[in-house]
Amino acid sequence: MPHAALTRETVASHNKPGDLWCIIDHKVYDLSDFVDAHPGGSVVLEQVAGTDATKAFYNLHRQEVLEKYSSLCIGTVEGEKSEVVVRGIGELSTVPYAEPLWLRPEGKSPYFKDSHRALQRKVRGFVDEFVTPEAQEKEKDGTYISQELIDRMAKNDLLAMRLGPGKHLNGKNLLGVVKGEEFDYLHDMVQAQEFVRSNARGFQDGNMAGMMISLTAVLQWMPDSPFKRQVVEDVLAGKKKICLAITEAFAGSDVAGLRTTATKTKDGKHYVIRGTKKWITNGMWCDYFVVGCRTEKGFSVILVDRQEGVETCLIKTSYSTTAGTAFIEFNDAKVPVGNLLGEEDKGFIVIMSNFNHERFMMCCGVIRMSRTVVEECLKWCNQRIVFGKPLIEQAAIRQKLAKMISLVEANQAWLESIAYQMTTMSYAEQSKHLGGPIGLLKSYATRSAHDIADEAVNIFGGRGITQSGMGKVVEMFHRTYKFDAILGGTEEILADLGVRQAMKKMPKAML
Ligand code: HEM
Repeated sequence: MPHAALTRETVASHNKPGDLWCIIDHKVYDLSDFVDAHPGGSVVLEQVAGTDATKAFYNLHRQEVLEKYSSLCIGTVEGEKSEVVVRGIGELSTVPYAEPLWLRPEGKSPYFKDSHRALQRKVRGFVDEFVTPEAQEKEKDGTYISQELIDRMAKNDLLAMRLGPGKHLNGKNLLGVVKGEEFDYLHDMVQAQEFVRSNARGFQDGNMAGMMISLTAVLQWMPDSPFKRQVVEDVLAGKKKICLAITEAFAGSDVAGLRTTATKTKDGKHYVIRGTKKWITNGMWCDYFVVGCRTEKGFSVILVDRQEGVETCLIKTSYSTTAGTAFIEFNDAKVPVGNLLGEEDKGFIVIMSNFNHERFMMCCGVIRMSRTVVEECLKWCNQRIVFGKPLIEQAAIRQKLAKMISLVEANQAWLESIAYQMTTMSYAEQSKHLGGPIGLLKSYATRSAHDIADEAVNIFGGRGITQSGMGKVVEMFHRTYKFDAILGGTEEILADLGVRQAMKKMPKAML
């Protein structure tokens, strides 16, 4: 950044096409050669030539525009200092409600220890530096995550961490701040909430979401064998990719209605898999698929490797193709019987217990994204001038913000409480006691996201439906929050699950 000190009089003399300067946030920009490339056209820039255009600029642009075009800055106004606060890599946002209460400088919490705070700082730095730039690029061009980023995450144990607590973390010193054995579900929540801050919903799933919801089932339910160890090692090293393949064109949340079959060969040594799967996240590039199949007397879950007879084809959904969402056909794919997860015909328990962590992760994500939308709205309402005053001065707008903030804080508080309960329970206890509450939270969090997205678009107006510029985060959230409302069980199914599970525990006596 140049340090030339320039007077306002000097700036005022550069006031015509070909010699066009202006001041934004006490800094001087030479826009002479930029006018023709300006997406907002040359006329508007000529109108502010030689003047302080701070208000006009922030009425229309994100701060990151100035960072991107910092080379246009030629100096600072003499005796003045920049006022706009820019969040540096790894830093917390200073916008009210942009961070959960426990992360605010004054925030206290009974749940979070130093190691949670240390992990938060490390993951935020990593995401800001390495994930967000790639996420933004891939979200736009639709290509898949780079092997370089996968390798970097693997090297830093971030792939392993994202499966949640467990033996797979033993002996590791996670990002140098948490011993693998001490990593709990609050750490898990912290990393999950930090990862989604890249604001790229397709890439969020493209970034190994398939692994997060399928390797967990392999770890938990596949008997120990050299093959299992190799699969886990290769996936956690980023050398191989894996995803969960349950949903079909015929049946979504209705697992009992699946039609893909696994038939045992006559010698009893193999399963032959036949059928199709739809909306399989990461399916396009995976080497392994954790597949839900009908077996002779029920439903089973089987690990299938990519082989002849396994075809994947891209599905275009409303988020970016960077997620690698696939339609898959298994045309007599053959795997050894040792690839069975859990017991034959008893796959329901495998899937149901695996769902808990998946849904918990989705709650972490959608609640954190909702908070980012609130942050965007607060920033916009503060800087946007309408009818001669900032948008925030309209009472109707403040009502909307109050509702959005309340929804986010209520959801976060419930999430933290559930994460804490998870730290006190075994995997089996979580399946027994928390399936219902997690289902209800996911259902409520996505209904809240629906309201938040709706209000946010109204606040942003045209920009809330425009994929670039000021409203891009809001536009993306409004277009994609439904993924969280549908994937891993729809709102209605999960709300129903929550109530049905509660009724199972209802005392038998008349009350
Ligand atoms: C350093 C100076 C500037 C740079 C680098 C810049 C850059 C940009 C960029 C990248 C966009 C595309 C939208 C976005 O990404 O936000 C844009 C849009 C626009 N700019 Fe600028 N701009 C500058 C100054 C100004 C000023 C001073 C004005 C007005 C007085 C202005 C008026 C506009 C308008 C009207 C649009 C269209 C915005 C919309 O429809 O929301 N720009 N500008």
